[in-house]
Amino acid sequence: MNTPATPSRKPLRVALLGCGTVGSQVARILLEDAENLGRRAGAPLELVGVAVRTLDARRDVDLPAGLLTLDADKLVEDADIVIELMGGIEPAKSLILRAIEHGATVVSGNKALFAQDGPALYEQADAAGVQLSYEAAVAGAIPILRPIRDSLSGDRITRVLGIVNGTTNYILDQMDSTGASFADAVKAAQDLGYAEADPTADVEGHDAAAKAAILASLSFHTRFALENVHCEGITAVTADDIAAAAEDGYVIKLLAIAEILTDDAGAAGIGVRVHPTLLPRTHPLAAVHGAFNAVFIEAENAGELMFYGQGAGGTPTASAVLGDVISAARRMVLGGPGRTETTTGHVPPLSIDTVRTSYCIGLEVADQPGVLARIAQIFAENGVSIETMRQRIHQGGPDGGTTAELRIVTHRAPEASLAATVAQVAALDVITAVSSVLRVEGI
Ligand SMILES: NC(=O)C1=CN([C@@H]2O[C@H](COP(=O)(O)OP(=O)(O)OC[C@H]3O[C@@H](n4cnc5c(N)ncnc54)[C@H](O)[C@@H]3O)[C@@H](O)[C@H]2O)C=CC1
Ligand SMILES: N[C@@H](CC=O)C(=O)O
Ligand code: NA
Repeated sequence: MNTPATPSRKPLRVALLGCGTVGSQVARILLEDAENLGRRAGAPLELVGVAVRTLDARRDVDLPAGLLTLDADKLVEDADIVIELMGGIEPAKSLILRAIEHGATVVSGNKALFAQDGPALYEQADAAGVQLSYEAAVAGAIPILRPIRDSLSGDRITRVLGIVNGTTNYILDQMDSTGASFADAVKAAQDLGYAEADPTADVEGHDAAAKAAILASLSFHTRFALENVHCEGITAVTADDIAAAAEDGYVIKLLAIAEILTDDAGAAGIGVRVHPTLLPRTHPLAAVHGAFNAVFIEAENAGELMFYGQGAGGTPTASAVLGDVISAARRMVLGGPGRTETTTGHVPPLSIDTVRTSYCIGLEVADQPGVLARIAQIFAENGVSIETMRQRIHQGGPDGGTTAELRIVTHRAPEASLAATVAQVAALDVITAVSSVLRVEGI
């Protein structure tokens, strides 16, 4: 028997806030694919208005003029489902709160807002008995928040590793695959439309840090905000770092990492960090090229899981938004939203010093007897064990003699011990330069 083409239930009124890259694609799909979407939702989805800043602006998609409005406040008061795709904190936050007050379910892609206020907004929505979802906010099209919230809610996530910023992955991948400099790779990312004219939020790691805060909050059922995320961007990564990593069988990726750690007193907490990281080329995340995103999850019972796909772009991101809309509509049709998020974990955020990681340290040293012994002694005094050490001799040192380049990869050790080791080694008179210090995962 065929499913009826148009569900007989009263239409759900959908309001869209913002009609930019993502919003215009959401509007297009809602209009073009209305029949299928309505059938899947169990009720027709009627786009009743699109709030814009300027009525006659040029848009990616032609929309019926009657749908456009400058009055976002009024639009949200009269909708069953509000889709926020304006971005930024205000007026997006006030409009979402207003929608919740008026009993509307809310879908958003706003990573900046949800990194800052996600759990508080969720509590407001829950108290009002409406749904709030924001799958598009992390890793664009990739279904990752719903799997964490729903599919893995019966498991215990121990670690999340994500490539969650397409621009920086593209830049690092270009440097790795073509030998391009950082500046040339940024320019290529801009030419292809991945990086903004001002790519600061991407290359400084801020965009990934917002996504890391959201991933940590949902994975560990505790509120983590942007200030809980240790953040380092990729601006200091050089072509030499990439080439040296490649020689040793590694690739450099900007990773967002959230994991269960234990502090000095043995109490559990969560470390959340974003920084350039060396990964063995055999690690699944090393195979994520170009502007693609991927999230690798380790859970106690499920084991290792990997989610891969397009982390940005109007149409891919619209797919995630519409998935949230249909899922919310289904629950509305069935009656009652159900609770999808909890913040009852109460595990505290721990500082970067508590993290146990490995370092890859590049040193330029005088080529003299006893140098390696002095360096090794500092490592030993700090309790840092060396996994591998590679030495290369160069002719033509400052006095016409030879210099040596050392690359040392350590075993996992507390971040504070590693940092102290590097500082003490750097102070040795035989060290000409500390050429790079990068953390290593996946070994
Ligand atoms: N573009 C992408 O690939 C992705 C975007 N997102 C998120 O989706 C949201 C939307 O992103 P984009 O579409 O790329 O941004 P965009 O800048 O292309 O579009 C935002 C639109 O909202 C409009 N707007 C802003 N304030 C408004 C107001 N007060 N009233 C009416 N309209 C207003 C702007 O005029 C613009 O047309 C953001 O939160 C972004 O972080 C998430 C994942 C990927
Ligand atoms: N600037 C972001 C866009 C999506 O969130 C990225 O490069 O991934
Ligand atoms: Na997503």
